[in-house]
Amino acid sequence: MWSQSIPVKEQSQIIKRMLKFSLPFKGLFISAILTSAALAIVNILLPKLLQVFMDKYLTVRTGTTRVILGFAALYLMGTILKAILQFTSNYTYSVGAEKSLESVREQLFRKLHTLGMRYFDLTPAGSIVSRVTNDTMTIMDFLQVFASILTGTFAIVSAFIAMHALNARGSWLVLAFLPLLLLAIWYYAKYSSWVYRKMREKLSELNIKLNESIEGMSIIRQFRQEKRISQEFEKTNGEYLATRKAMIRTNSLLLSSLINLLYALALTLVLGQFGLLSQHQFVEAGVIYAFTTYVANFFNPMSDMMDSLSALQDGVVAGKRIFRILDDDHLTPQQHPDAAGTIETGEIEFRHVSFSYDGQHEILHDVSFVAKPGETVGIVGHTGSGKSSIINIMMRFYEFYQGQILIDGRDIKDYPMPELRRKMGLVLQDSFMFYGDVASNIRLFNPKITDAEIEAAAEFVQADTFINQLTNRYHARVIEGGTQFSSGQRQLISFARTVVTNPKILVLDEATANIDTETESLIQEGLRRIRRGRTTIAIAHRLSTIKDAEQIIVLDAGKIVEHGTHDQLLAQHGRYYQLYQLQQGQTE
Ligand SMILES: Nc1ncnc2c1ncn2[C@@H]1O[C@H](COP(=O)(O)OP(=O)(O)OP(=O)(O)O)[C@@H](O)[C@H]1O
Repeated sequence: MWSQSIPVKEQSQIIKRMLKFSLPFKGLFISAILTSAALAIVNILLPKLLQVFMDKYLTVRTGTTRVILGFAALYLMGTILKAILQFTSNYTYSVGAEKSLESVREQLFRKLHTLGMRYFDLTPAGSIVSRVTNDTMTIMDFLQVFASILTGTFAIVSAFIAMHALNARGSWLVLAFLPLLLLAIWYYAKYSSWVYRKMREKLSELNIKLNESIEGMSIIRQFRQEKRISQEFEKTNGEYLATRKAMIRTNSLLLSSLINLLYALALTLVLGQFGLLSQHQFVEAGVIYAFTTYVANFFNPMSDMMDSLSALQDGVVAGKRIFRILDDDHLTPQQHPDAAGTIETGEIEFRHVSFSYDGQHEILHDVSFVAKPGETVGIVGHTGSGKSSIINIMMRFYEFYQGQILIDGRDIKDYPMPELRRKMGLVLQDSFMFYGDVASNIRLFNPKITDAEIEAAAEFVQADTFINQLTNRYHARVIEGGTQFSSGQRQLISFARTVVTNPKILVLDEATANIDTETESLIQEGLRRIRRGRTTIAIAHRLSTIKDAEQIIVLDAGKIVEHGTHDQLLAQHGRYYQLYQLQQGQTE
């Protein structure tokens, strides 16, 4: 039953850790266990009651109306009690399992938000979705294993004791089936866990493919990739179907059919045994009734146990994947524990900063520069020269280990993260919009920002012109991603989003998207306005936009190769001059 790939010791550690998820809800599980034990006892007592009625009153015709009504009332009460116990046991166990599941999902989601960007560079989004949805569902099935083993064991043991008390030889006959049943369970669990695992792998692949095709929809259309993507999806979908079919086959063959067959065999043997016994002694009908009911009680939990045991292995595999996320140490950069600084002037200094994403390939080499409060520093360079990487480490999206970044002369790691996030406004090329409305996308769900402030910010960056034309203006619906707006409009909203927080430092990744000249001039004017009075680090793709910057840094392969004002750099006739000439040529 155990997978070859995960050593037994590790599996038991995983199981122990998974059970810890349920610890806060142990009250529910304990009451489920107690009620299922009580249920096993009621399941023994009800046939016993009928047996007494049949043998003492029914077959010998001594039952008065009072007795008959008495038995009927007792049986009815027993049956009601049985239903209540069944409900309580199922309900408390399932609620316990669901609550454990909710807590795992929450822990996973919280952990995802502590992981650094590196984790997301290395993990496809679809597989993360699979971890948080499918794998956590598997944990639910996994917890069900314990429920079915417990209730099954109670039922089997109590049925055996009851059979033994009625007819010892018959009970041994039934018990002789146990090794066969255990073998069937073992085989089923081993085979089906393999099938289940394959099934989940295929489902995860489906998720990845679906996610990829939604994210890349425009590229897929543009490069006419629909056919390839559909074929790939169909292939994975077909493989998924094959695993589902294998599962249905195994379930149909083993789950009820085999157990029913063994049950019928046991019943035949037991009845045969009673038949033989009746040749020598009187066998009471009630005894036969009770005994055969106990045989059914003995076999009934088997298919349940079989079915859920297959989830055990699968649960361990899912648990391992979940713990891999929970234990992942690609954490988001951490600030110094006693960080308490506040940013006052917004001076920025890079001091001999070097950086690598993977710890092997150095992307930035010994970068140093100072941006005085209120100054604009433009960063230019060819694609891949490291411009965004400067922003990535300055925003503390990625950790750097060599050199220092100072803000107001203090190490950036000495500021609490909320202070950095508050005082540093980031405007990216393409701004993500959240589901909600225009106003909520500007205030970004910060209730302290008033409607008046939102409108003032929008007016300041001149986003108000287009917002006022929308139906419902600031309450116009925004869908996830904000794709109903043009990229220029999204830029303007993101400017307003930044302005409303009034940051000391601005970090800009200038849009390269082709926008109409009117929006373009709105954007340029918006940028000029938000830069005023703020230290700005701006990646510029069009050099014309940073002509007036106090400093321009030219990057090449992660190194600063030139540094100065627009005029100084042009006079040098170096890399900047070449870039400028190139762009002048393009625009002419
Ligand atoms: N998340 C990442 N993981 C690993 N390597 C990365 C990552 N992001 C960028 N790189 C690498 O770092 C180098 C610099 O990339 P960066 O994005 O900083 O360049 P850039 O100058 O901003 O380019 P562009 O103008 O095209 O945006 C490139 O070689 C790139 O392959």
